[in-house]
Amino acid sequence: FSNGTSPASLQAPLYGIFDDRPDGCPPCPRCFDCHYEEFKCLQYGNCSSTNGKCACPPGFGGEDCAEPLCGALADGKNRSPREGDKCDCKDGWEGVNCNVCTENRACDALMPLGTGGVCYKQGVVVHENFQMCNVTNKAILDQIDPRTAEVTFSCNDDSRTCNFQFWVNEKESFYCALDTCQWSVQDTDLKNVTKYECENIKCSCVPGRFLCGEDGSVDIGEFLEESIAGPASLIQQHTYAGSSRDGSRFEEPAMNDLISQIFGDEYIALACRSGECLYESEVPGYTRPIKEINSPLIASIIAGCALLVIAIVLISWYFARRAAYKKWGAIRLGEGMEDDAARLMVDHKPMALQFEDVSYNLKGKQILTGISGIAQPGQIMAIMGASGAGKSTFLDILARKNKRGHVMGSMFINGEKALDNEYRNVVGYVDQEDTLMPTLTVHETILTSALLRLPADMGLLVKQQRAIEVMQQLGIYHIKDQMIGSEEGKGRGISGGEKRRVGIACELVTSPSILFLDEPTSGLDAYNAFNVVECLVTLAKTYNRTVIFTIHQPRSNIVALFDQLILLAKGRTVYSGPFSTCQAYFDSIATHVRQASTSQTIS
Ligand SMILES: Nc1ncnc2c1ncn2[C@@H]1O[C@H](COP(=O)(O)OP(=O)(O)OP(=O)(O)O)[C@@H](O)[C@H]1O
Repeated sequence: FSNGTSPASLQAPLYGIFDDRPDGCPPCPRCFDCHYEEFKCLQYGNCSSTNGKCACPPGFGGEDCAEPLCGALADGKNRSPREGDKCDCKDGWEGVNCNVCTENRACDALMPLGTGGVCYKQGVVVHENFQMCNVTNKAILDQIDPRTAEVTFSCNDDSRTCNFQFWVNEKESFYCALDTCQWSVQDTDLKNVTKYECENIKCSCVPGRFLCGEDGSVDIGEFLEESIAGPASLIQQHTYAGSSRDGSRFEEPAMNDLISQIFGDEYIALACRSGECLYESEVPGYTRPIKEINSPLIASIIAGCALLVIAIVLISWYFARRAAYKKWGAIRLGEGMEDDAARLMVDHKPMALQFEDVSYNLKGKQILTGISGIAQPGQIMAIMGASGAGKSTFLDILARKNKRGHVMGSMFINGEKALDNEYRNVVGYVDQEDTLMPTLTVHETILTSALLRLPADMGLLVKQQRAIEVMQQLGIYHIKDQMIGSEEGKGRGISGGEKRRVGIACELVTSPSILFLDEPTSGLDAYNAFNVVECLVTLAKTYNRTVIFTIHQPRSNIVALFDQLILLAKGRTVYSGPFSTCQAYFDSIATHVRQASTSQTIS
């Protein structure tokens, strides 16, 4: 729609073909499209500018978000709409629309590795929580008897918004959207109070429902739209000595007036159950368990180790003497160091990187929106997209390079959140620019990096061995004594592909578990570009590293080496998943586009 054509105006000619219908035929109803006046997204769901469909909040579905969804919140987009009068929730879930977890194991399905979920029920929001409340005002319950009245309430930490739905006999009567919200918990010796306070609220009726025009009931539709404005709050109070105000209460000045006039009560009183699925480490107040120190056991382990070390030293000394006598030669200095270096290479912890809903906003400009995916150890993940699509920005965010804007979303290492410092210790980042000193040799360059970046208590011989090891790994050992060189300097130096591999080697000396590379093939000819990527594949597969890089217009022989692909356009995901299934996905889109353009041509 870049030429200013709206979806609605594109669709208008489609209806034109029905104008020639024979007399007497009723006009065809319009397909649902929320751009038209007659259609509306309930629950204040957003109307998609591209396809005219409603984006419903969790637990609601159908074309206009009117239908409660059943099953479990963990089923995501595959939730079944309600068929009868009530939802059958899956084990571990409850609520009119099955959004509230009741057991930890129900949350496992929402965790990236399928385990470690906690159903956090304390009522305060961490990311997005859901509450199921029974209305407890006696006057209201007497008036609607034998029906029941319930409220669902959920809040989102990212957007600082909440939403509220009022249900009678599990049929939604009206709903509200609250914004500019904040929440707090106050826990003293006397009481525990959780408050959700929002500056603004707007409410709407579901037409034809109880309180909203159903036969025999009042219609508060106009009152809701005109009088309810805020501020609104949901306050949950538990007094340890007991108080008449214990429980939850929803308050809004105009709503309180209405409740007081009709039922004589001060506010809507509620009894709520709350649930939010979190990782154990995300639960507020979580502290990592400290292992108990068992002094006698430690003393015996130390004694055992000391005896073992003495035995090893004596045995080694005996065999070394025998070998020295046998060979009539000296024992080589640094023997065994090669093993140490190889161990460093192999002994790293394989790490899966999962990222969910990553977005980035810089000074009001939305650069990235909702990017998710997972890269497993031993895999190559390529981030592709046109120039300006956001590849480098996204790679920087994954590598946790300092960014000036606001980063949103979650990142997990082997299913757990990691602090920035811990994270930076296990990742390496290779920049697009070559920042190598032209006057050093390949060996000197990599050794300098090893000396500067490996731990101070690691022996010099191990560091030297490590530099040699990575040169062999990356196939640059044969040029170890050549100068890096530069275009301007005398003599050409090593090739662009070799320079790129030297840059990678400088990062690899620390044996990172996850390696990020920004455009590792840029400026290289086809042969060198393939060699660099092939060498990254060997690194990932042989040493179980996770390799993630951005790449621009790779040739087909390079593309065939990818395990995971993220394709971006204007900061949004076009495709994220295994490379093996992307072709089928693009074919399915192509068919869809062909069908759309054919129907447009007909009209
Ligand atoms: N510091 C910044 N200030 C303003 N805009 C920025 C900044 N950083 C990135 N952008 C914008 O974000 C978008 C994505 O930039 P990015 O460099 O990530 O794209 P890219 O896909 O890596 O492009 P290329 O392939 O050309 O390197 C661009 O529109 C860019 O102008």
